[in-house]
Amino acid sequence: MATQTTPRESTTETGATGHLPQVTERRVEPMPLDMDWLRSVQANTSAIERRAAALPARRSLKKAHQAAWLLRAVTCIDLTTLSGDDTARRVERLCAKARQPIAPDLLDALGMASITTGAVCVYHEMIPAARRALEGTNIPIAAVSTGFPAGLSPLELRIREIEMSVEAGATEIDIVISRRHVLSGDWQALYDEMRAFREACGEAHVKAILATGELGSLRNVARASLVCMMAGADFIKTSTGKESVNATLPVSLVMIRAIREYYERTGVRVGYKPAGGISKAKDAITYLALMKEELGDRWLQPDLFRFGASSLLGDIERQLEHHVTGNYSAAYRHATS
Ligand SMILES: O=C[C@H](O)COP(=O)(O)O
Repeated sequence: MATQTTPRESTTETGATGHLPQVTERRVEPMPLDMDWLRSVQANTSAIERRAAALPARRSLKKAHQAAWLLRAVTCIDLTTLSGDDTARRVERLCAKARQPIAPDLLDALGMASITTGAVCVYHEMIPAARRALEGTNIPIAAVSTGFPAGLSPLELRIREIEMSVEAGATEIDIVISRRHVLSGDWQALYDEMRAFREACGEAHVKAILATGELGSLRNVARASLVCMMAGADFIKTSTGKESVNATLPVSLVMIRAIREYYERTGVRVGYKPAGGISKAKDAITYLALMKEELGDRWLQPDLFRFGASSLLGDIERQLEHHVTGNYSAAYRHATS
């Protein structure tokens, strides 16, 4: 029987900011690696695939409901640019969209006050530009780190990269795990690495990118999720967006259920971030519905759910515009998002 050491979740209530929904500042405290729990983890691939396949068909939200869900989705987007040709100018445009993701006339027509995206997500070198462009807001800056996307630079450098991004002003750090630790079943090494990354983050929140498209099996996805949560990940995230397979519904179901089991056994809420290839409004609704059905309404807040997406916002804007005006605008009108 596993000896259960209960980790702590530290929480601080933050007041409403006028731009962001009121959220609780959570930090997930690490617990010791529990190998008995880990060994008991299973993943029934055919049942998971059947459930995932049924999801999109079951949701057909219309009109006002759909608009409300899409606005919720906007507040949960980590608006992302992660390209080799990123410039300060591009990041400034991204941040302008993060500050005002939906045109004020559309928001008025929908009866909504101003909203922002959940965060912006950039490479380390772009943090200063993002800081300048987001001054006066509470929009968090997430930086990808630890040799993103492969995570194969020396450990000392990966840890230093985290520290530098936190010093530069990132309040959320998206680390990539070493896939080789999962593929070789070296759970202790994965745990130790994740603990070191979390330590280096200090007060910044840490999201563990599993790169699920490279983990070989859904059981490995479930086990890697659990190890990262035990080691203190505030969020678990599917993908870098650079793997050949990124966020999928079966993988999401496995990770979400790992979060649920972790919560049921420890009382600690860990967030979820599907990322990579999510670009359609209807897919965003499917993900939100999945969160609601599997984890409940609490996980529909930006402190527990984010989309990692570079182009999703554009499609959501088009759908909202259609809802308000009856017409679809051309995609080029929403080029930045
Ligand atoms: O974490 C975010 C992803 O890199 C974004 O991927 P995407 O460009 O396919 O939306």
